[in-house]
This record gives sequence, C-alpha cells and structure tokens, in this order.
Amino acid sequence: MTKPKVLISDKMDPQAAQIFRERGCEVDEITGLKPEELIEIIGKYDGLAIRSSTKVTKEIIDAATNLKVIGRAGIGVDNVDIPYASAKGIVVMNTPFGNSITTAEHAIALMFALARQLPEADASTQAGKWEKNRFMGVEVTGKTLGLIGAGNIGSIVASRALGLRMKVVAFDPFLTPERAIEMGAEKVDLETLLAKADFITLHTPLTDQTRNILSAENLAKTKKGVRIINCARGGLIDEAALKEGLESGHIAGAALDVFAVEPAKENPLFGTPNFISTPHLGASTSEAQVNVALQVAEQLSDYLISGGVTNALNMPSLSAEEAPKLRPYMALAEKLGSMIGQLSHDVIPRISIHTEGAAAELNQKPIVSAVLAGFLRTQTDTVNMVNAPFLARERGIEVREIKTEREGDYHTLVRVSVKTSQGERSVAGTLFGNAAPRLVELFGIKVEADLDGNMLYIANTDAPGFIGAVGTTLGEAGINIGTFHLGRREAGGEAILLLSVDGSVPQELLCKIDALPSVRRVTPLKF
Ligand SMILES: NC(=O)c1ccc[n+]([C@@H]2O[C@H](COP(=O)([O-])OP(=O)(O)OC[C@H]3O[C@@H](n4cnc5c(N)ncnc54)[C@H](O)[C@@H]3O)[C@@H](O)[C@H]2O)c1
Ligand SMILES: O=C(O)[C@H](O)COP(=O)(O)O
Repeated sequence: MTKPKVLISDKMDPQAAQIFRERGCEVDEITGLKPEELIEIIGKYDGLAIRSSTKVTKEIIDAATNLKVIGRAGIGVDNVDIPYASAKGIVVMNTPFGNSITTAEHAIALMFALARQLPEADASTQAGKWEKNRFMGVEVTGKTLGLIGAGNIGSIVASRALGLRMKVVAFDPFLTPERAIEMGAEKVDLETLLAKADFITLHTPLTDQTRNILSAENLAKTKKGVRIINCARGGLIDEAALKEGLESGHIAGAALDVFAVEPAKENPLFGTPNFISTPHLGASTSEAQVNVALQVAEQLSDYLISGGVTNALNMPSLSAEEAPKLRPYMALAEKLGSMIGQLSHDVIPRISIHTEGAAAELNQKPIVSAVLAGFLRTQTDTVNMVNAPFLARERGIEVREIKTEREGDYHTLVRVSVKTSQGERSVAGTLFGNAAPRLVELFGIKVEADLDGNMLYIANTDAPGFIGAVGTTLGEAGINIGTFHLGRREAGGEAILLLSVDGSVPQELLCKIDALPSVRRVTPLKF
C-alpha cells in the first residue's frame, strides 16, 4: 500500500510530523506558501494539516484532487470553506479542546493588562519616566464579567473569574439554565449583559448571528468605563465604533487578540488610548501547541490509515476501534444503495434504511452515509461518505432511519427501501461470517448473492427453458458466467435471476436477452 501523503502548511509543533511518520504517512512541512504556490502542489496530498494562516478556499480545494481530509490544529475553521470541502467529499476536522485553557488564560491576562494598564506602564517605565501617578488601575474583585459565548473557552474563563471573586453574567442563546448554574454564571440577555458588565469578553465563533455583535449600537448600551476583551474572532466587534468609544472615554479600555483583517499589520485602532493588542496569540503556549499538533496528527493519520473519524465538522464520528467493525457494514450498505440506485429509473423522493439485529446496535450514521453514497454514485461519481448526505438533501431526498434491535431471520440485516411511483421497493443484505456482504432479498424475493464486479439482473416469469436460453445467449457471445442466483415469488410466477459475468455485457446482447421469451426486464449492474 502506498503511504498517504500529508502537507503541514502552517507552523506546528514538530511532534505533529513525527506522529504522521510513526503512523505510516509521508509528510512535508512547507509553511508560508502563497495561495498560488499551494495550488501548485496541493494535488499530490491526501491530507492537509493547518492552523489559521492557510486559507483553504474553493480554488485550493479545486486543485486538491487527491485531498481526503483537512485537519485544523486548533478550534476556528473560518479559514476553511467547509460547504465546498463537503461538496467535494473532503472531511474537515478540528481539535476543539486542545487550546481552550490557554486561550481562556490569554483572555484573563488581557483583562488584567487592561485593569492595570500594564503595557503602557511597562513602556513608560522602560523609557525612564517613572510615572507612578499616571497609572491608576481598577480591581477586578467584585466586578461583573460579561461573557458573550459560554462554550468551552467561555466556561473556563468563567471558572477563572469566579476564582478571582468576580460575578459572571453570560449571554449565550444555547446555554441551558442548568449549565449556567453549574458554571456559576447568571444567564442573561444581551441587553442586560451590556448594561451590567464592567468587563466584557467574547467567546463565540464568527457567524451571521455574531458578526458585529458589539456594533456601534450595542457598544453605546454598555456601562460607562467598560473594558472589552476579544480573544475569539475579528469581526465580532465594530472596530471603528470601538475606536470612537475609546476616544470618547465611554470605553475605558479594549484588548484585542483578533482583528477583522489579519494579519493586522495596519489597523485604525493602533495608537488609540487604552487600546492593547496581541497578534492572535490566544492559542500560543507550548502546552496548547503540543496538544493541538498531537491531536491533529493522530486524527488525520487515523482517518487516512484506518478510516477512524474524530472531531469532523462535516461527517459523523467513527472511532478507530469502531472503524474495523463498521467497515463491512459500510461496504454492505454501499452495495445495497448502489443496487437499488442502479435498478431505480424513477425520481426517488425517499430512502429508508432499516437495520435489524447486530446492525442496529452500531453507529447508524456511517451506515446511512454509505447507503446514500452507493445510491448517489449511480447519478454522480463525485459522491462519497462525506458529501452523500449533503447531496441527498440538495436533491430533495428524504432519508429515514429505522432500527430493530431484535434479530429476524438473520443475525444482522440492512434493508434499503426507496419510494417509487410504483410503491416501496427494497433490497436487503447481511454479513456472511460477520465480514462478507451478501444480498439476501431483492424486491421481496429471497435470493442470495455476492454483489461484485459485473452482474446482470433479469426479471422474468418462472418458466422451463429460461435458464438454458440465457446461458446459451451469453455463451454464444463469449461471455462467461461466474455465479448464478435464482429466486421466485412462486412457481410459474415472478422470478429473478442474478448473474455475475466476466466482463461487461454489450448493449446488443442485452437487447437479445431482453427479447428472450419470459424475460420482463434486464439491467446490467456494476459493483
Ligand atoms: N484567539 C485565539 O487564538 C483563539 C484560540 C482558540 C479559539 N478561538 C476562538 O474562540 C471562539 C470560541 O471557542 P470555543 O472553543 O469556546 O467554542 P465553543 O463552540 O465551545 O463555544 C462557542 C459558544 O458560542 C455560543 N454562541 C453561538 N452563537 C452565539 C450567539 N449568537 N450569541 C452568543 N453566543 C453564541 C455557542 O452556543 C457556544 O456556547 C471560537 O471562535 C474560536 O475560533 C480563538
Ligand atoms: O481558533 C483557534 O484555534 C485559534 O484562533 C488559534 O489559531 P492559531 O492556531 O492560528 O494560533
């Protein structure tokens, strides 16, 4: 097996490269690439490991013809076009916890820097001024800290603030009252937070809802003398309005680690009184960088080597332990999806995936994605497990999942049904020896077959001489039959024949078979 190739395109702890190599990947570390340089080389890589500097745009993704996975050593993935990566079937992962403590500590550090004007005091003292009377600070004890966003980082900030004897109020529409109590924070609406907080710290992602959450209008609602910290994302604060607030003295201080445009080599806020900045250092401690580098390398190599999926933003998780157990089911699911796709000539508004027995005890998401991938591959060859649910949604296909834990006729069974204009049609399969996918039922007729290579599906009326006629027709055309599987609803009634053949069957021969007495329909299949 050729080794998967990974590119590390942002500065990362050297342990990342070491892990990739130990786990069986080839790795190149090339940082500081311009977009056109990345486009030039990305085509040869299976995996891409990044931080926030590499922007994974549509153009990069289009050039990444072999790319299977993008791993963000960190939290924010706003530098990756996830919808486009999903549409192209590329898994996007991040490391959601590795740098949270470090970033929370940076927010607390900036809060103290603001409270005691540390950067200005340092600059003045080192300039030999000894301005003891110029720098009058404020205590944080007893003050109210307003958290906008109370997820991983926000909740760690809350715990540190409580240790400093601050009161914490939190605005987060997704924060449950129970979780707020557990955090020791008071859940409030944004208006209340703006009115009450002495310090405001932001910890949300940048979304359509959070963009400019501290707009000019909202900044005007803050308490006079408020101090604002942003270690989350540029774009959450209206920078021009912040500058005005600082200049007017309504805002007593602001500390930004992140900016609307990065790298922020120029920014109107620079030089404003009581303004402190750091160059997106929230995650920059040796501890956090080791954490995220190890995690991203482990996650990417797991995916590339064994199919394990952890912390993916566009695909269900699948642990490296689960992957070997699920792999034969995914193969079965994909074959069943493909079979029903190849045999459906209608618009399909609904697909139902029913698992029974052992299959029902497994993680259903990968099985469902595999069915959809198999089904949609008959319509597009750019589909895979990542983009299949997305494409199905785009095509208006309703997807239903049904589980029956008790066993039926088989110890384990996956059934795929589609709604057609003629009603519900289904195929079902099991695993032989817990490993080999096998069809056991087709359109309500029991028939056992391995679904492999080139096959022919023939629907016929059960009649003597039919099998011989098919064999002779294929034989005369020099087509060898590999396997032969028969099923029928009742003697003399609806029947099916599934054949595996060595090589594809040309159209004229299909027409000849179609013209044989008692044949109702013939369809070539490919697995
Ligand atoms: N400066 C840095 O170097 C650095 C380092 C790590 C993370 N970050 C950034 O910090 C941010 C927070 O990270 P996290 O790990 O805590 O994320 P998280 O997903 O754990 O928490 C985000 C919280 O924001 C809340 N939220 C979402 N929409 C909201 C809205 N409209 N109003 C209020 N709250 C809303 C969510 O409910 C969630 O609780 C992310 O943007 C991340 O990229 C920055
Ligand atoms: O979202 C994150 O994890 C932070 O913004 C860290 O970014 P960085 O890896 O570029 O320091």
